Amino acid sequence: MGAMKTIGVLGAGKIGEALLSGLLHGGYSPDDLVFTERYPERAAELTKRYGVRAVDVRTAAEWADVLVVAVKPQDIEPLLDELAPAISHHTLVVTLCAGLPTALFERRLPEGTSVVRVMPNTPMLVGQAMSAISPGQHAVPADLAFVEELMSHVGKVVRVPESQQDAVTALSGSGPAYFFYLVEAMIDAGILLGLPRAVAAQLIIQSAVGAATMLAESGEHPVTLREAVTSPGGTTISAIKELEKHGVRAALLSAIEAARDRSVELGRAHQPE
Ligand SMILES: NC(=O)C1=CN([C@@H]2O[C@H](COP(=O)(O)OP(=O)(O)OC[C@H]3O[C@@H](n4cnc5c(N)ncnc54)[C@H](OP(=O)(O)O)[C@@H]3O)[C@@H](O)[C@H]2O)C=CC1
Ligand SMILES: O=C(O)[C@@H]1CCC=N1
Repeated sequence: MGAMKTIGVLGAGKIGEALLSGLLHGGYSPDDLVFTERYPERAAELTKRYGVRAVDVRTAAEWADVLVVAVKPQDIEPLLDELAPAISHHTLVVTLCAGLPTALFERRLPEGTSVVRVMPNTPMLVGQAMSAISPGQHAVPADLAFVEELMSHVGKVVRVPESQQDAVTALSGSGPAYFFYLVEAMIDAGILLGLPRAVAAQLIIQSAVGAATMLAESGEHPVTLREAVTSPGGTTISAIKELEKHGVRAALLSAIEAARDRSVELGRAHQPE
C-alpha cells in the first residue's frame, strides 16, 4: 500500500474530493490523509463524510510526504506563495491542475523539488479513473512509480511525456463530460419520442454501460462493434446518416481541439514575465 506515505490534498473541490474518496475506497486509511479547503463549512462537511482531517496549507506541507495540488489553475499563484516557504524539498508534489507545466512548480518551490503531473478524471469516484502521469525534471523513477501505484488505487494509469498532457486533458480529463452530454441528449431524444424520462434514462444508461464494457473487454475496434449493430436497410444506418449530415464527427474533432487549446492557454497564463 503506497509504501505508507502520508498524503495531503490541497484543495478538496470536485477532483480533490474524488481523490480522497477514491483512495479511501481503494484501501487508504483516513489517518494517512489530510486535506486543505478555503471554506470551514466545506472542510467540516468533508471531515464528517470521510473522517479525514482538514488542516491549513502549512500543516499539510509539514506533515505529508506527498502533496497533491487540486486547486483550479487560476488559483495556483496564491497557493504556491503559501506553499513555497512551508514545504521541504523532500516532499513529492503531485499536480492535478489542467494546463500547468511541472516547470511552474519547480520554479516556485525549493530547488530540486520533485514534481509529477497527473491528469485524472472524475470516474475516480467509482474506482474507474483514467490517469496519465508525467515526471518533472527532478522526479526520480521511484517518484513516478509511487504516483503510478497511488493512482492505480482509483483506476487505470498510463505514462505519457509531459508534451502530451494538453492533449490528454482534452481527451480523458474532460472526456467523461462528453459522454454525459451525449447521454443527456439521448435521454432527451427518448422524451421526444414520448417515453417516460425514467424509462429513457434506464435504456440509455444501460446501453452506455453495455457499450463501454464491450469496448473495454472485447478488444474489438469501435467500427467493428458499430457495424454489428448496423443492419442492412435497418434503423441504425438511418440514424448514422443523420449524425454524418450534422457533422457530429467533425464537431467532436473541433471540440477536443478547443479543449486542448484551452489547456495550453491555462499554462501560458503562468509563464514567467
Ligand atoms: N473536475 C475534473 O473533472 C478535473 C479537474 N482537474 C483539475 O483539478 C483541479 C481542481 O478542479 P475541480 O475540482 O474541478 O475544481 P473545484 O473548484 O471544484 O476545486 C478546487 C478547490 O480548491 C479550493 N481552493 C482554492 N484555492 C485554495 C487554497 N489556496 N487552499 C485550499 N483550497 C483552495 C477551492 O475552494 P473555493 O471553493 O473557495 O474556490 C475548491 O474547493 C483543477 O486544476 C482542474 O484542472 C483535473 C482533472 C479532471
Ligand atoms: O474542465 C477542466 O478544466 C478540468 C480539467 C479536465 C476536466 N476538467
